[in-house]
Amino acid sequence: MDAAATRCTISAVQKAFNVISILHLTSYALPDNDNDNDFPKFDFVVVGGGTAGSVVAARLAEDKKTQVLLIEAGGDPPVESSIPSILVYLTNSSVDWGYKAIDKSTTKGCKRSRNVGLALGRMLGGSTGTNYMLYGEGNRRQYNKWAKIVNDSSWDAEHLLPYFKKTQNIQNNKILNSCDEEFFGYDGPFKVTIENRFPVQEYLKAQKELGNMVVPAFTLNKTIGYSPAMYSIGCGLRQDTAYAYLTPIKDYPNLYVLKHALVTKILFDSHKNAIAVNVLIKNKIRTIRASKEIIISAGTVNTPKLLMLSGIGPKKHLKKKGVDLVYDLPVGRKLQSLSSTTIIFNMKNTNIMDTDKNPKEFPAVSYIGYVALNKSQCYADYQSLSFINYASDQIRYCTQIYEFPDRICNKFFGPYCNVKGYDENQMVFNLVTDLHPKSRGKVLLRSNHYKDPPLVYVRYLTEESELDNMVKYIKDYLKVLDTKTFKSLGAELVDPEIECCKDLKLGSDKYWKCYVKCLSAIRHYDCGTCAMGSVVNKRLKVYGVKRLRVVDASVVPVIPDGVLTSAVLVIAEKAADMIKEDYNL
Ligand SMILES: Cc1cc2nc3c(=O)[nH]c(=O)nc-3n(C[C@H](O)[C@H](O)[C@H](O)COP(=O)(O)OP(=O)(O)OC[C@H]3O[C@@H](n4cnc5c(N)ncnc54)[C@H](O)[C@@H]3O)c2cc1C
Repeated sequence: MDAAATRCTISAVQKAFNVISILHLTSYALPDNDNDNDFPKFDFVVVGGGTAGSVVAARLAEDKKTQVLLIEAGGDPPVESSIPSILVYLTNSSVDWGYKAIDKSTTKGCKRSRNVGLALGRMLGGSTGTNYMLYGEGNRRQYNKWAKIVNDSSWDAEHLLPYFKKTQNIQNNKILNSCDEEFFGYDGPFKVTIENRFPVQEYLKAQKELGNMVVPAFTLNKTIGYSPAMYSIGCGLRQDTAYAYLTPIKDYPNLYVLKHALVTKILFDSHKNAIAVNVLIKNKIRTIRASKEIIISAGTVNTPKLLMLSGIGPKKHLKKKGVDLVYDLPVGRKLQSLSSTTIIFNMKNTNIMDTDKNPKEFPAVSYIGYVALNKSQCYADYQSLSFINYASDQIRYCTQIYEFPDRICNKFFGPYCNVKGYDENQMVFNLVTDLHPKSRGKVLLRSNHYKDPPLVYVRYLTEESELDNMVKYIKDYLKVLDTKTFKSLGAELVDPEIECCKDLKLGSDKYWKCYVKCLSAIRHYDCGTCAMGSVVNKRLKVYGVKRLRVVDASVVPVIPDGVLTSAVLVIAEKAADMIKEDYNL
């Protein structure tokens, strides 16, 4: 099996899923489309039924006198998005917006595509329907920075903890009976499980040997060490916010859901009150009014696009694109993302895993490390993520998700796929991530037409110090290869024989710098394009206009440590409380 053949198979399976989706197998569980309604006037219009939008709409609709409209560009999540083991088929599928980001940070010699897929979900549930289901709360230090930026302690970790708990439904008895119990919630809508398949503890022994702490799970307070991964999977199903938040209230008469409807513009009156939105429904633009507020939850890329199309954004840029200015704000600037470098281990003394392939489980056995180089530091410098699986599975992620060139994926996994005569051994797909990158990207309008995708520039590893740090982190992480545990598993580093690094001494700092430039990829934790403190205030209201809020990952002012879903859920729950408070609901 090689990378090109793998991609063909993935594309054939995706076509089959497209056919299955015509059957609308999932529609019974979700609210009906209000497509043909003669629209009444709504109290609140929520734009984007994704991760945050579904939560906000569901919480506002708890007040039965309040009329809430949720508008979503996509439809119901398809059946394949709910099956955890096949997440590889969601990237570049019909529920992906298909946006490409422009990545200028990789070296020419690598011939890596400069256009990387963002894999944003276009369906009810949004990116919780396409994401990689890794769950965590992050480090309290980052949330405390949010509170400082807006000068409001209600955004610090201590005050956000009840919101984390409100969203969660942790499905794990060990946690329930441990001293970490108080850091988790057990009856929220969003189910979370913890990796417990056999090889994980075996691999974690190596980290103990190195003196690293191994904990059952990370919490806001326990943020250094190694732990089995946590997943947004519950009862064998992916947890997206459509199923978690909208399914239980699908019959509420005051919640209207408009699917396959693209919001093209926010309309303001002469006092800069947001009063209505233009929506493209079945090729016709219709205007829908909100009497109280419009809430934009279209995500890190589409929220700035919509604001800019509506006249809210950097004055010069809007003028250049021919958009009339409503208010000058740094919308779309300071896009924060994480990137990670891929390192592959072949574990030649291992073979079958103690677990059959189960569609209800995460596709690889996984564990996470949060590591500080200075052992007295209370926050991690880097995160390591390790996925244990067979080569024939790993190659699919290499080519489809990380979009590495075929020759790299073939070098990494080709020789180990379907080895005849004996069982395949395990391979570990490691991602080493700098948790505090300095580089920032941006989102710009391509044109003033809603049909054109925005220009998304991701920037990472553009500063020399970021590269130096990554080299330090990788060398630190590779110490695991010298442990007794890994030696007994036959661990060896796989050399991808990168063309442009071939003249450098293997293992030297120069070699690793070259390797990092060639084999780093976006982690999809994009945020910050309408950040609190610069585009929205501490109550998430857009500066300079009235009756308009943004509630999604774009408002995150400082990227959390290697997690985003949980933070977006928390923002949405807190936003719903703030809105209820403002309108006495
Ligand atoms: C591929 C991928 C993998 C990830 N993996 C992880 C992970 O493992 N762990 C983790 O913690 N985080 C992960 N993340 C990040 C996390 O999933 C996202 O940050 C989060 O889901 C974003 O939520 P949101 O509400 O901001 O946007 P979304 O969930 O993307 O919601 C935006 C919604 O708005 C709709 N929309 C957009 N424009 C319009 C419009 N004009 N009109 C109508 N509707 C519109 C979209 O269709 C979408 O439904 C991942 C993200 C991606 C993309």
